Amino acid sequence: MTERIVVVGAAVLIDGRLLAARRSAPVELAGRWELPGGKVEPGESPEQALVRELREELGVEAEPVERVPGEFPLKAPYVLHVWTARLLPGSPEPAALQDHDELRRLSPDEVWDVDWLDQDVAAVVKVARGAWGSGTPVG
Ligand SMILES: Nc1nc2c([nH]c(=O)n2[C@H]2C[C@H](O)[C@@H](COP(=O)(O)OP(=O)(O)OP(=O)(O)O)O2)c(=O)[nH]1
Repeated sequence: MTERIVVVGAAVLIDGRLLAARRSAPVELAGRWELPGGKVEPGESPEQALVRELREELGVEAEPVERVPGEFPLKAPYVLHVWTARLLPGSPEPAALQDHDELRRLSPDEVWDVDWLDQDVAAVVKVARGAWGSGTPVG
């Protein structure tokens, strides 16, 4: 049986905008946009992984809000699970500390302005639908 490793992605909503992060590595993903997050480590819950990854990558203190239904296939053996998340009061502002070289806060009108990783598009559609009641990619 093939091992399956969960990658958690955070749909961090700040003032009604979705935080997107541009990957700086590896080369095949660099320049594409994703939901910040990473692999769940052994012994860790997905929620704990989310909090840890957001702290490491963005320097923020955040909490998961709810799981976005579904599982999004990535390059085997990885699958993406997505949570909405919010910054805790007093959290530092997000900064591209690790794995990313640019961050954007996307309004509903801007959500398809960035070049999301192909495998993230279905997840972002669901996030957009949940957050803003829309999510059909346009343009
Ligand atoms: N974080 C994140 N990773 C994604 C997304 N979409 C996608 O295909 N991936 C891929 C990229 C990587 O191959 C894998 C997650 O790896 P990562 O590099 O972010 O995880 P990590 O921080 O735990 O990495 P590391 O400790 O192994 O360096 O999932 C996404 O939206 N968010």
